[in-house]
Amino acid sequence: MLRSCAARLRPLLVAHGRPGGARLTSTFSFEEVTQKDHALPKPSWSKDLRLLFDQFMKKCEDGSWERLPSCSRHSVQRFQNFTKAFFSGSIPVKEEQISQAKFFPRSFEDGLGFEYAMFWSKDEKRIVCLFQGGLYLQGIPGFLHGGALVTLIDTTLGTHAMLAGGAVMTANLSINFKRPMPLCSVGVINTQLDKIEGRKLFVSCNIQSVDEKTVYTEGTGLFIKLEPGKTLV
Ligand SMILES: CCCCCCCCCC(=O)SCCNC(=O)CCNC(=O)[C@H](O)C(C)(C)COP(=O)(O)OP(=O)(O)OC[C@H]1O[C@@H](n2cnc3c(N)ncnc32)[C@H](O)[C@@H]1OP(=O)(O)O
Repeated sequence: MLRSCAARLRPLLVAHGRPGGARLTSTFSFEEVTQKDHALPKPSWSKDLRLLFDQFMKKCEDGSWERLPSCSRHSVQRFQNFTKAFFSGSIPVKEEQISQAKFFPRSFEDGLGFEYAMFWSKDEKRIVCLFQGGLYLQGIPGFLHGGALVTLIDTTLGTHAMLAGGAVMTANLSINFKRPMPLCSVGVINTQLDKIEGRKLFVSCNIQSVDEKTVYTEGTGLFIKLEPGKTLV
């Protein structure tokens, strides 16, 4: 049985806050930092995204679903604690670089990249990620770049794997692009945990249109649970 998201999202910043400005803590450092929670409605959100978001917020009211907060940066302290736990503290990145680093799926200005919010169903043990892909994510004219979609798939499957297994890294992704997804349209990622074998977590997902009539993409991922103290680099 999975524990609460706050307990399971070990490598993530876990929010206990209010819309607009969550109070966030890091499981590794026990520090408290204030960071903007980006998984909340903004003027750049389309009407469709906002409507879907409101539907899922309603589902959160009885506690069966939970919105997952999302920041664009990690604090230096949290970064150091993470690297100490899983990389012997030896990542070749300078402190000033760490403080400027941004979480890749949140690295564009509002509305130009991905806007997204994830919801976790405690009962069904799945994540739904509601998103829109902005103008800077274009691949072929008028459609989203496949690599951009893979980034969001990796992030969503990775979040699911973290909820199920703690600190993980992506070992393998396999993606089938079924239909091109129009730029600025809204999509829904649905994840499921297929199996756990030792340190290996197998998760899968698809991306559908809001009306569920179109499956744009299907993906499977293998995530490996990190072993504290094991040197990877
Ligand atoms: C803040 C919010 C964040 C939300 C989510 C973020 C998502 C983003 C996640 C990422 O993008 S992580 C970055 C991309 N990934 C990497 O850079 C990982 C690079 N690879 C590694 O560092 C290592 O290969 C890895 C940590 C994945 C595994 O190394 P280990 O030395 O810990 O594992 P090991 O080699 O002992 O293998 C453990 C098991 O996994 C299996 N395995 C490992 N890699 C595999 C692979 N690629 N394919 C199939 N099986 C694999 C391996 O055979 C073995 O199976 P058995 O237990 O059955 O023997």
